[in-house]
Parts: sequence; structure tokens; C-alpha cells
Amino acid sequence: MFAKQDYDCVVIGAGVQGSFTAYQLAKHNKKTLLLEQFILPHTRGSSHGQTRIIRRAYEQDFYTQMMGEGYQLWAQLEKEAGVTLCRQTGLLVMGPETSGDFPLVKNTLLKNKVPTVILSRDNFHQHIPNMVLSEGHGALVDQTAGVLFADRALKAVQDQFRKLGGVIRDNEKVTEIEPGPVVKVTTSGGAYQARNVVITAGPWTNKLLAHTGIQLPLETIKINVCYWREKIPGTYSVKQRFPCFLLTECLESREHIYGLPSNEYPDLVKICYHMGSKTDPDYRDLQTDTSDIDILKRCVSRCVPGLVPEPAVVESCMYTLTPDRHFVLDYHPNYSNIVIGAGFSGHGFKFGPVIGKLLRELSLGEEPSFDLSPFKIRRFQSEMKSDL
Ligand SMILES: Cc1cc2nc3c(=O)[nH]c(=O)nc-3n(C[C@H](O)[C@H](O)[C@H](O)COP(=O)(O)OP(=O)(O)OC[C@H]3O[C@@H](n4cnc5c(N)ncnc54)[C@H](O)[C@@H]3O)c2cc1C
Ligand SMILES: O=C(O)[C@@H]1CCCCN1
Repeated sequence: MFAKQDYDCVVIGAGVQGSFTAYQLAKHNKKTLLLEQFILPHTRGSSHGQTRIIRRAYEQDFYTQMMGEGYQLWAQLEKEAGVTLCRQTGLLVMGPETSGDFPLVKNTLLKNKVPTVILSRDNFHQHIPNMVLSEGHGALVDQTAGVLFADRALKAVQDQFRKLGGVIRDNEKVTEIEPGPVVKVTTSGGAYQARNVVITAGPWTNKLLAHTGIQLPLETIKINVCYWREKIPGTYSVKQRFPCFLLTECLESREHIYGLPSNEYPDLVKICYHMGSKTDPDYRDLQTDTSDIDILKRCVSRCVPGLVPEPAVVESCMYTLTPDRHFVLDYHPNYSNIVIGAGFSGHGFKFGPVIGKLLRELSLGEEPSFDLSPFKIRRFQSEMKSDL
């Protein structure tokens, strides 16, 4: 057996949430180990890829308010690391004007005084050329929104963590967790113990929680990340100040469809369906359902006519969904020195710096900076009777 190495805190999983949590713990002078099953960087979880949307446009006040601090913390990391991680583009939100999510988002933005432009049918084309606003749909722009450079951000926060004295061990899969006043963590390459453990294992969360006697109602789905070619190069480019966009629902779909201006791959616009089919994270590519791509083709053809309605590039990513699509940020129900950050339901990246801070606060027994009641495990009581 390996001799056990002592840490104040072990964080399991070096995606965006684990990396920011480890960074926050190291910043607070905790001797911290960040464990990752794959060699970094990797493309097997939820945090890889060039871009993500950052926005304050949400149906719920609590997310809009959390992002108030989110932007400040992203700017702080940019300053510390000396790299650009965000580019402001605005987010165009479109959807049925008086039902579903659109009026909720509009209300949250106005209530929280987020810089927002409400577009009318008359001035829509002047602001947003080459896109179609469907009959009965409203449109607005969250001006604070933009693109986050995801891969660059992950590297930046991991580098800062190391600079603070943190240790990252990649290519080490956690194979056992033994709860207790001191938690013992065994990996494929070593054995560690710590007063506190944080589990941020993304799609693998339930596989890890199995070692601690509980299962959460999480579902992992595969997302087909589609890039669509501009018929005329540059039409939807970030350089032309084309915004990110979010269709709350449309003729082709009741799920959200979202897009980012062409940027990371020349002349290709990323447009995805905010749903996918169930998958086991260890067998992601055996999930070959493409019904989402068929929906996207029809929607792109109608609403974004300057794109070739056939994806030129398809990459893969995963969401870990909770039943209500809100995160899990809580103590383990049976062990107060194990904290869980999971179920980011396809919208967690932008919150990375805030989640890191909140999980650090929970882990160190501090008062959380935001009300965490929407994120408690207790809300799943009916789904997980036997475990609670
Ligand atoms: C296509 C797509 C588009 C998205 N768009 C947006 C967006 O525009 N804006 C936004 O805010 N969010 C977006 N998201 C969501 C966001 O990317 C995720 O919420 C976030 O990346 C989740 O991070 P995580 O750290 O929880 O999970 P992961 O990134 O999956 O990290 C978990 C890590 O734990 C490791 N791990 C698991 N088990 C073990 C083990 N036993 N031992 C060691 N390590 C282990 C994994 O290998 C992995 O690296 C999108 C997601 C996808 C897939
Ligand atoms: O979190 C986001 O901002 C995007 C919006 C649409 C769905 C995917 N995630």
C-alpha cells in the first residue's frame, strides 16, 4: 500500500467547478490537492471546448444576482493570470413574447437593472441582420453577456492554483472514498487523507457517491456541439459584433436553442440544442442519437438563413441534469466534511468562480455568500427516499 499523504482538503474532479474550488481553498491558505482521473487537458467531461456563454439573463433572480459577483470574479482572475477570458458580445434572447421563459427573463433583467435593450419588430433587423424573428416572438439583448474562453479559463485557474502552492495530480482516478472525521481517498496512483473533501466529478458524480452510500437524481446526457458554416464568411462574426443568442422556444422545438458568433473556428457558428440523450460518461460515444441535429437543421434553415443548414463540425460534450435543472451545492447528507458540487445542468460554466467560492465556504464551515436553498439536496427527498 501507499503511504497516505495529508492535505487540509482534497477536491475530486478538475473540471471548471473543482478547479475554481481548489483555487479558492489554496487562496485561503489551505493545503489542497486536486485530483483528476484523466491527463489534463482532456475532452471527456463537461468543461472542455473553446467557448461558453456568460450572461445575466435568467428566468430566476438568484442566478442573475449570483452573476453580479460572477463578472467581478472573472475579471479578477483575468487580472491575476494576465489573460483575456471574456469577450462582451451581448446575448440576444428571443421567444414567445407572453408565455414561457421569455417574459420571465425580461422581468428578471429589468428588475435587477441589468443593462438591456428591448428590440421591437420594427427595429429588429437594423440591430440583428440576417436573423429571423418569428411571429409572436419578443426580442431583447442582455448587454452584459458575452463569450468565455473556456479552455483558456480552465488552464488559467489551474495555473493560478499551482502558483498558490496547490497540487494537481492528473491521471489519477479516485477508486475509493472512506468517510470519517478524516476522509481517506484512494486513487489509481496513491492514497490521501484530508479533513475535508469536495466532490466535483461532473457526469461521474453518482459513480463516486456510490462509495459514500448515496445516489442523487442526476442524469447524464450527451450534447452534439454543432458548428454551422456561414454562406458569406463573416456574416455572424464576433468581429461584426454579432451577439450570442438564445431562443427560448421555437416552431421546431420547445427546448432552448442557443448560438455563439463565429470566432474560434473561422466562418463557423456554434449552434446547439439544449438537450440530448442519456449516456454513461464512460461510453459517451456509443450514444449516437442525432434527432437533436435534425431539429437544429430545420431551425437554422428558418431562423439563421445565412448559414448552410447542415453542421460542418460536430463535437461532443455532456450535461449532468438535475430534475429541476438547478445545481447541487450542499453538504453530503451523512457526512458534514464532504461537500458536493454537481448537477450543473448545462449552464454552470459562467458561475465557476462563484461556485468555487461557495464550495470553499461550505467546506470551511463559513456562512455562504448567497442563499443556497435552491441548491440543497433535501429538495430531492421524494426522488431519493431510501438514501435520506
Ligand atoms: C455543449 C455544452 C455547452 C455549454 N454551454 C454553457 C454555456 O454557454 N454557459 C455556461 O455557463 N455553461 C455551459 N455549459 C455547462 C458547463 O460547461 C458545465 O456546467 C460545467 O463545465 C460543469 O463542470 P464540472 O466541473 O461540474 O464537470 P466536468 O467538467 O465534467 O468536471 C468533472 C471532472 O471530474 C473528473 N472525475 C470524475 N470522476 C473522477 C474520479 N473518480 N477521479 C478523478 N477525477 C474524476 C472528470 O474527469 C472531470 O474532469 C455547457 C456544457 C456543454 C456540454
Ligand atoms: O448557460 C448558458 O448560458 C447556455 C445557454 C443555453 C443552454 C446552454 N447553456
